[in-house]
Amino acid sequence: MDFNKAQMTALEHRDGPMMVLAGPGSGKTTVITHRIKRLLEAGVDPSGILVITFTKAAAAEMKERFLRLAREEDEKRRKAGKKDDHLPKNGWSLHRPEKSQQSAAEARQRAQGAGNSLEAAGSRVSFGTFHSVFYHILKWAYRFPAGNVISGEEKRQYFKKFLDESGMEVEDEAEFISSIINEISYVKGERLDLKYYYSQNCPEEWFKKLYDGYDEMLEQTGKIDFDDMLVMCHELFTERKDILAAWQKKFKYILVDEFQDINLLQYQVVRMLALPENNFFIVGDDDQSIYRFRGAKPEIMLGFEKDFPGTKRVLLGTNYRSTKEIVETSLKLIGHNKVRFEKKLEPFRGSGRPVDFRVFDNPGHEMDTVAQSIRAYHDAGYAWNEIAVLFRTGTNSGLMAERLMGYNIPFQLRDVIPNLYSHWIAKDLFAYMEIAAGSRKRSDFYRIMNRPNRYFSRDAFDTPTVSFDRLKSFYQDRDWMEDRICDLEADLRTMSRLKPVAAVNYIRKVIGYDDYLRSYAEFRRMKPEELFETADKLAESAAEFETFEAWKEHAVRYEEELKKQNLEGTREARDRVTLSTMHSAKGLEYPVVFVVDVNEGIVPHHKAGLPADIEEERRLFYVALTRAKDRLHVAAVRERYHRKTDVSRFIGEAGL
Ligand SMILES: Nc1ncnc2c1ncn2[C@@H]1O[C@H](COP(=O)(O)OP(=O)(O)OP(=O)(O)O)[C@@H](O)[C@H]1O
Repeated sequence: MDFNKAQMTALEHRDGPMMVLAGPGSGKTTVITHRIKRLLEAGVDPSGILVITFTKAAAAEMKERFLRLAREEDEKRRKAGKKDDHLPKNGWSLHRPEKSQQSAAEARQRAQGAGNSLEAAGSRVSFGTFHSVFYHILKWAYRFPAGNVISGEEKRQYFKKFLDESGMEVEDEAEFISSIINEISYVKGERLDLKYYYSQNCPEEWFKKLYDGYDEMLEQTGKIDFDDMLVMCHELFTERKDILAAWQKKFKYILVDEFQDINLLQYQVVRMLALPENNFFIVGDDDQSIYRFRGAKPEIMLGFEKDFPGTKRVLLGTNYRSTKEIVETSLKLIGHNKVRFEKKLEPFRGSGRPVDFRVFDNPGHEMDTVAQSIRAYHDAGYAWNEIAVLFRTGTNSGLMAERLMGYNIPFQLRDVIPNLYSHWIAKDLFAYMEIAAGSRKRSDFYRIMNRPNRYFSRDAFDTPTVSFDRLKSFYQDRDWMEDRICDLEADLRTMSRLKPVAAVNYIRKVIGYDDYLRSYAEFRRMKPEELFETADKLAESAAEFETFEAWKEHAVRYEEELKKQNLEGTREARDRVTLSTMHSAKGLEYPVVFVVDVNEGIVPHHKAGLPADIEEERRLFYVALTRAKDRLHVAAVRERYHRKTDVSRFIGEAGL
């Protein structure tokens, strides 16, 4: 590969702090891997090189990319009959290389009869995530075993039990628990004082109870979580200068990928680690910072040069991935962000087709057209796996998945799509419709009896099969309750004569289910629109069926298919269209990309209120656009759930 001038500078400059600002597709990962190679070739001890990424998958991918490069280089040297005596021969690694990998490298070395291969040296470089690095440092200091770190599943189990035992009732338990886990992590990471904290998910007293209970459990079981690990590492390095000095001595060269995603505490710790030599090499793109909600701070990258005086800054200004039109469109968009490094990004490739933007009447029409275009691309010779459809959130991708199933187009999911039909709102609506269709199962009545609140007591349903007469006799001395029972009976009778979509609307508007959603949203500190959207989606789906039975059958079939896809999505290398959220598409590239539902409220998301949130949304859309190599299609709709909706402001900004 012929490196450009900026890439050469990033590779050749050896010591001191360095910041490589790289736009999308400009060879960021390529530069890191080649830099490691250069360091080793210059005789740097591999065990003194630490490469940090943000996810396990990224660490594994980076290591694999580097080892592949090292193998190619070894092969070249072997063919040229060069000896590698200058390569370092020993040292120890933070992460011991996998046995199989170690022996494969050694076996190759023996077979080649060469002194020391680049691959063998490279396998002693430490590739890790912030979590794994901090964990190892703490393990050395405190000697605690792996079981001390609480797993995600253990956390979820704990909160489930806590909610059951404390009588706290929530509709959407799994979703609530993961929101609380994220919120606790955010509060810990930002070191916020609970006294002045306003919870995003529930009343303050609830949040405090959950937070304190969780902390107490960790204390009692002697466990720590990832957030504690960060705080502990910071404390360890602050209080034990001797331990800090030992780690500083060990890691002479620190390289961090995707630096724009770093949070404050991670930065503070890694900054201490880089001292006093400051051979600190960071690569990132502030325009691709999309994890603000997890505490990522692109501002840290913007202030890096102040924190490390004498930093050498390199801008990689050539995009090798996309056509001129795709690069220009995305640059126009991101130019509207105010808090950013101004950078140039020249397309290496020439002109292609213009970026296509279309507005459709409604989501059904939009998804049908996307599915037909995908088929047309396939007919024209593109493999399925060269095509991706990107969404703002996983819930938006459900309709596309349904359409692709209908068109028999194989697809894979990069995220787990939440199943619309197993949402608690769907379960409530289905329970109403089951009862209207004649079900007298107690479990169905439990679901709907107080949604909206009718002040029914569970005791009133004392038999597995419910009878309205029995219910009336339970409340015989309370006229107002008898009236409610009669109202419910009459409503169910009316519903039984309606088509599914009309029945859903009847439940929401006449029976008062929307009022119940409104009050629940208030309790959960959400906008009611978030819940209405799910109900709207269900109404839209119901509209396609003549009978409740047919709708139910469709829901069952869809669930089975989705389970199959979710399961298969974990296996790699298959020829399928990719459905992905914009977040999960980061770092990937496809010849053909569709970015759909680019409407206000979705892109940018309705939760984004502050100017900083809008900038984050703009970055996310930028990441999505820049995944495309050859063809980029952007789509929006005029109407959603029979209401007019505006095209995203980002469309105009991108000049589409
Ligand atoms: N000098 C070069 N000449 C030709 N191709 C190059 C050069 N540098 C990098 N590339 C190629 O450009 C593509 C994008 O590179 P890479 O994946 O490193 O980009 P990136 O900066 O990590 O992108 P992103 O941030 O969007 O994920 C790769 O296919 C890589 O091989």
